Amino acid sequence: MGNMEKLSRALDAEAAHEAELDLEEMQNAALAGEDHDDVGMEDEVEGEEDGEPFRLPTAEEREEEKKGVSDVHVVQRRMRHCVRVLRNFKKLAEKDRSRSEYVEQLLADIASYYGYNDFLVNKLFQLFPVAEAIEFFEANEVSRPVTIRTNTVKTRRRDLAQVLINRGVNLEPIGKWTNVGLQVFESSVPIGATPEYLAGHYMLQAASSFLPVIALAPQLNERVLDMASAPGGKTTHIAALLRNTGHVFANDANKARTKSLAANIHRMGCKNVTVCSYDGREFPKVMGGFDRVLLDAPCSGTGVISKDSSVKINKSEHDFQLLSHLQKQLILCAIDSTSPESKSGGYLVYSTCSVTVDENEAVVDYALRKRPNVKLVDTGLEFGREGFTKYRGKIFNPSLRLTRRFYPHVHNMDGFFVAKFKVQKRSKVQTGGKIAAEPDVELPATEEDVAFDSEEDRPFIEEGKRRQMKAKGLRVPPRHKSAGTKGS
Ligand SMILES: C[S@@+](CC[C@H](N)C(=O)[O-])C[C@H]1O[C@@H](n2cnc3c(N)ncnc32)[C@H](O)[C@@H]1O
Repeated sequence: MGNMEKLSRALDAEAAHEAELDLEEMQNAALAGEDHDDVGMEDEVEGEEDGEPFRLPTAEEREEEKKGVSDVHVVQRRMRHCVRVLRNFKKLAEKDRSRSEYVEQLLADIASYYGYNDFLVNKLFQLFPVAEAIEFFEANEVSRPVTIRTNTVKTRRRDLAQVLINRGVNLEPIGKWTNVGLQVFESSVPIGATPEYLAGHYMLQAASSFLPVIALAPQLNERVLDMASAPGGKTTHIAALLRNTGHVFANDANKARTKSLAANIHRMGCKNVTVCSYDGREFPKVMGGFDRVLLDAPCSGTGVISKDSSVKINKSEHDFQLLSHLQKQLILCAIDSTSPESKSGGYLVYSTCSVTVDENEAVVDYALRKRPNVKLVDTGLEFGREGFTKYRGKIFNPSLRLTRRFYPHVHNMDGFFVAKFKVQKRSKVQTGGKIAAEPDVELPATEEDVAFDSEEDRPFIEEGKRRQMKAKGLRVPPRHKSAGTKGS
């Protein structure tokens, strides 16, 4: 095949892939009730509130605006207008202006108004229908409620609430889904320094952090691994659910962080916990055969932007690739550390405080493909949105709908993701395309089993590089093979 022909095929493939993404975006918009002829929209001629009709700036005007300081009111008004147009494009868009021009303007305005880098705005925006995306960015500007978890090793929620009310704390149970959580509305005393806090009667803990442990549902006398545990909010919750029976191994690769972990374990009166500091990727060689494993993975923190706004500007595409790579390595090790022989368990919970698909569904889907002996099961959580089963051209295992997503703008809690796996015996192995019966014993995880297959990620890394080049206006080389499709 000649070079020209190769190039032309590559360009065709790229165009087809981009058209596919556009179509998916339009379908999602339609599903979300967008781009419809909204009844009643006519009387909301946004942008004409001061008599001047709204006009999308030209490329030159945008360049000019970038040189100076943007008027926040102009930006606000333009965001509102772009959202409205994108929701009802056929009717409200200026002639000769494309959907992507409105999207581009909106993304630039969100980035400048809320202070994000362009890369992250784009990444987060894609997760939602247009109007909802604004709600998400807006929610990241507001603090979440202060919540505490009663330490049932030492007290009962009713008793704790009474003592704190007597100290001038205004509080209420968080919701029906937890019988240990309290929401603090106001307090005349510092809630992190009361005698009850120091005595370990409660943990200051975000409501969303309860969810992975509720999903893990540890049973009395079990042996549990908390693979990335510092500073121990979830470890001490697990220990309390075990009522100080069984054993929890609280691991964290960061030795410095194990100090606060150990301090919390002591304060909360947990007697069934051992602290250790290994890279999670060394498991199960260090220890294995756990009844349950929690992998609350290191992540980008895009679910907790209201707590740490540095995320808005300090994360690049490369960071997400590295994190996703680490998460994939860790999840395989977590699976291999879970005992399929466990009488009461054999479960793994994977969670992150991030909302990106690369760190959540893509990691879980990868684990399902690499470990045929695991399956997703219901998290047992009463609320939360279903995980994505397809996303921007990627198709995930349909069982991904069993995973749960939590959002600040929907659930008024930090953004979180929870997936629960059941680990089964590897009773059958694939040999030359045939299924061969294996003795009824668990195969030990071999070096190869635990190793990460970086070939798997190559298309994404390439795709990422291409996008970065494109964004910088550089010439993009043709794709080697179609990236971003099933089997990624
Ligand atoms: C989300 S935080 C864990 C929060 C904790 N589960 C809690 O509830 O308090 C992720 C933790 O992963 C640890 N970590 C990062 N890389 C790791 C690795 N390779 N193995 C084990 N832990 C790791 C970090 O030090 C960090 O403490």
